[in-house]
Amino acid sequence: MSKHHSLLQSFGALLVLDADSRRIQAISSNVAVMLGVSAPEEGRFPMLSSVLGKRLSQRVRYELQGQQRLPGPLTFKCPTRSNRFQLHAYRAGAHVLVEIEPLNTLGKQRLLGTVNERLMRLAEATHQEELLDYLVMAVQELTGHDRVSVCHFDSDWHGLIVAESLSASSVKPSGELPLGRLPALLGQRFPAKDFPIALRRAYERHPVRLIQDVAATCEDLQPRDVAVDVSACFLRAPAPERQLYLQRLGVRGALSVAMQGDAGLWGLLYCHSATAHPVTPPVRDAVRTLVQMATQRLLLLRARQEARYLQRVQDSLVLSSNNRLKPQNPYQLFTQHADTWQSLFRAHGVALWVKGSVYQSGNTPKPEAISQFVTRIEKAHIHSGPWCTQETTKEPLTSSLGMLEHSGVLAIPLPTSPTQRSWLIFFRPEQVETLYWAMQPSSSPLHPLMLSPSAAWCEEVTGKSEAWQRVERLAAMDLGEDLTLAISAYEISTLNMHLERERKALADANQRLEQLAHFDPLTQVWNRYRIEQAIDAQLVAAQRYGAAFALLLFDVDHFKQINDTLGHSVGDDVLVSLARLVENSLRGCDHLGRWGGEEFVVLATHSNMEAAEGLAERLRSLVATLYVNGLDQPMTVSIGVAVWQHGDSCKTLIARADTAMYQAKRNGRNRVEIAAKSAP
Ligand SMILES: Nc1nc2c(ncn2[C@@H]2O[C@H](COP(=O)(O)OP(=O)(O)OP(=O)(O)O)[C@@H](O)[C@H]2O)c(=O)[nH]1
Repeated sequence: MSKHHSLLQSFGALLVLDADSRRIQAISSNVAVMLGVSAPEEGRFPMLSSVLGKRLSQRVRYELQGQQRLPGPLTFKCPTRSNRFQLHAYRAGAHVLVEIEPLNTLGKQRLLGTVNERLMRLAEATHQEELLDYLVMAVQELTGHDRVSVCHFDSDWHGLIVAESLSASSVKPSGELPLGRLPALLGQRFPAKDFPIALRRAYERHPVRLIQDVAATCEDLQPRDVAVDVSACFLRAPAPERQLYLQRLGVRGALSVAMQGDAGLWGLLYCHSATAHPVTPPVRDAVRTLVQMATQRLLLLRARQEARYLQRVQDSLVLSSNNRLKPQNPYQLFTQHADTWQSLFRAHGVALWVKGSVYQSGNTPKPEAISQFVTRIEKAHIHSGPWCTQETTKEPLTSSLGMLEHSGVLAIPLPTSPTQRSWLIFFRPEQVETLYWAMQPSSSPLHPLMLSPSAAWCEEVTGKSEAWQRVERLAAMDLGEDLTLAISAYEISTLNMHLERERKALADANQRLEQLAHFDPLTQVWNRYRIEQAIDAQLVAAQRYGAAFALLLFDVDHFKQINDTLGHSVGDDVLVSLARLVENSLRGCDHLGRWGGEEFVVLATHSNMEAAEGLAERLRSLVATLYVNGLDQPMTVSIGVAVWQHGDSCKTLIARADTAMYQAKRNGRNRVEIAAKSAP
């Protein structure tokens, strides 16, 4: 528990009560004067009711029941004085603290009207500058401080004065500063060490800090030995080092209000005066309301601006164009969109690295440097989000790659393949910037020298590009996702095309293989292998269902003579014509196959002896009518017929048909012979 007894600001008074809110246990030294109550005698503190009156103290007790703090301030008129006061009460450990401030209600109505009007004007602002300029002006009018300024924090917590209003008496027409007045600070920076984390946290707890008089003596608690935690007290006086800091800035009266952004403290509104500057609670509340409203409007304006920017990036996206269904190769995509991307990301060059190919547009490093960078970043940056730097020479991933004139790099990974990502990389040039520091960044906060426009310390920042904004990094992710889809779609469509080509080639090869495996290349009827397969299948069916079938084996008569006298090509023609003739005269369920040389087999399904003999006879007589070019007489065939019988195999059936065929040859050719049944 901290005991900051001497840290209470003199414009407010503090009562420390027991947990029951009845008995006073300690008071700030100014209570007696402020409320007109007599100073307590040694060790004898009055009841709360004797200071605040019975009704008010009962109300405090009632509203604090089961609560940490009162829902809002209560106002009261002191029984012994005519002026009004405002009180806040809350629990602090085993105590209840009551903070009391004098309340000046004069002109409160007028104040409300003015504040409303100011709020409306703030709500109409369409740009950040306009909004902040109006805010500082309105606050300055309201409080009458010498200087009202808005300090915005950058990502390193350095503060930059972005808006400022000075009271007319602050600056002489000659521009010279009147004695004892505060200098203008617009455009100047304060180093981050002036805003230590404890201070920033304190603003999150109490967004408003009022120091009416930096030099005022602080009020003690009496008795001093009561252990009270006053850290949550909003009337707490500034720490001695802060007091000293303000004094060195020439500030005697100060009011500051936190501007809370969506990601922490956006900035602070400072009201400073060179002399003590009282601010009544209603004015203080009005300033707080204006600042809150302005901050919300500011965030809204920024959100709108960001949304518009993201929309522009969305509009530039590859897939949202009409080419969604027409995959384009990455090079086409790049050449088509590079200029737009470059201007959206305020870059002077852009490169796309896809599978070792580098496409470039605008001012970029050499392709070898880009490839080397990709090799490095591919290992070092495994996250899916973009990577960026403002200072390539200081960044290990980019230093020593010859990127000197490219100070800024924004690299967007595109997960186009699971093993190797593609990269879209933007480059920004160096932007030399002059920073004006109101305070020497290296000096101790307790010795803040400078702080006059003429003394401001200039710093020239080189080797840095403009920073990559958060919204630009967000947009980079959108663009990355879109581009990944576009490149992947193209790769998939290319793969599909190859696959389709290969699938067709495979189907053709299979068909050729099938042809070769099953068909005789000369006559295009089944070959021996295929007809044997068919005979085997027929044997299985016959064995199981008793379906009879027959084989007709036939051979061209005196074929050698045709070959010898008319040549092999005529012989071939004879075989082809014969095969066509027989094939065309068979039923759909019968099959013709070439057994070898000039021998053919007909597999006649569902055929008994009689049917098979009839078929054989029909074929024989049909062939005998066949004239082939070059032959002076029709050709003939000798046919051997074998009908299936139980226990037959392909081999036994063929052997019987073969025997019958040779019998037909022996019996004079151009004949049909039926194979005798083999003995069971
Ligand atoms: N042009 C041609 N001739 C073939 C082909 N296959 C086999 N031959 C020939 O057919 C002839 C068959 O002759 P042989 O077995 O003596 O029988 P043949 O002359 O028909 O006499 P028989 O069968 O007894 O009537 C041989 O000269 C083979 O070279 C072929 O695909 N094309």
